[in-house]
Amino acid sequence: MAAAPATRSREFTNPPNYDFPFHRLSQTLRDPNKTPVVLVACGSFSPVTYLHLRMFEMAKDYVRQNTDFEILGGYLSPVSDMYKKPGLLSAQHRVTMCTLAAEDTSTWLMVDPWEAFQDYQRTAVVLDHFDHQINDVLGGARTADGEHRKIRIMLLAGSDLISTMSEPGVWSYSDLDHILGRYGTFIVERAGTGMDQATESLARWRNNIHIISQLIQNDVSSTKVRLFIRRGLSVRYLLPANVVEYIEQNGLYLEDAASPSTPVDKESVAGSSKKDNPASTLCS
Ligand SMILES: Nc1ncnc2c1ncn2[C@@H]1O[C@H](COP(=O)(O)OP(=O)(O)OP(=O)(O)O)[C@@H](O)[C@H]1O
Ligand SMILES: O=C(O)c1ccc[n+]([C@@H]2O[C@H](COP(=O)([O-])O)[C@@H](O)[C@H]2O)c1
Repeated sequence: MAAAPATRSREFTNPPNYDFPFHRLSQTLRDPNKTPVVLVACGSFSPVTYLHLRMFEMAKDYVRQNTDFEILGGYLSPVSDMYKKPGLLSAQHRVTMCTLAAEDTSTWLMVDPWEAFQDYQRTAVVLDHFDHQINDVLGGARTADGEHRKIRIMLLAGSDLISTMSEPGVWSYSDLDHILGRYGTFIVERAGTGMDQATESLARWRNNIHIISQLIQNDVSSTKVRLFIRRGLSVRYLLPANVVEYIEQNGLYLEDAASPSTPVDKESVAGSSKKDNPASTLCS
């Protein structure tokens, strides 16, 4: 299927009763010589794992050691239920689990439910939404001297997600140009997806693509967590304890969940190059 046409505007549809979360967003730039940045991770988060949370910490270390950026906040943006993907639990559960995880384990991560509680939104539009909320509505950041600075929004993603950007027909060219040209990305290396493969054909935006090596290899994935739960295996220490408790209390992932019947077919949106083949990653 051809990629969706890239139409963009600064008009955004908000879900009912929506407020943009910014309780942990710092709007003061500590070092006036740095560029303020907010990281946004888009994905299913079904369920959120420690790896999703660690991506932000890896990015923080990378930014401090290799760049002139200063991170002012980080957001998880769970995808809409309309993103038809096997194992995608309802947005309500996914947003709740992400919120439990972020609030309990971090001082700077937040969960934005904007994308989750409405129709499917392309990642370029999601980044525009963050740019609008953070820069237009909240007014960006200020230095200690009160000088205004625009906060740069950047996509944080694993290499499997970025590799879909090199697959024909998945992302529109103009969205890629918008995401990688205007915003930029931090890519966390992921077992099973080579960086060369992931960034193949994205070379024209190379100055906006930052590659982060996983110094401690960790191959946790939501797919494996779901499979463990279905088989009655423990998932403790793969995700935050309060998320494990929430899953147990609500009896989540016990069934081989089929995603809701919806207009957007996940395979046509993100391709089918997932690294996880449960049959090959777990003994039966
Ligand atoms: N172990 C990991 N290493 C690096 N990046 C990861 C890892 N797990 C998830 N990510 C990244 O987190 C983002 C959100 O991921 P997503 O919700 O799809 O998790 P997932 O574990 O890949 O899910 P699933 O197994 O259901 O496909 C994506 O950019 C993905 O590449
Ligand atoms: O905007 C696009 O065209 C686009 C194409 C493919 C994937 N995405 C996004 O990438 C994310 C993929 O998540 P996942 O769980 O399928 O790895 C999800 O947030 C999608 O909305 C977005």
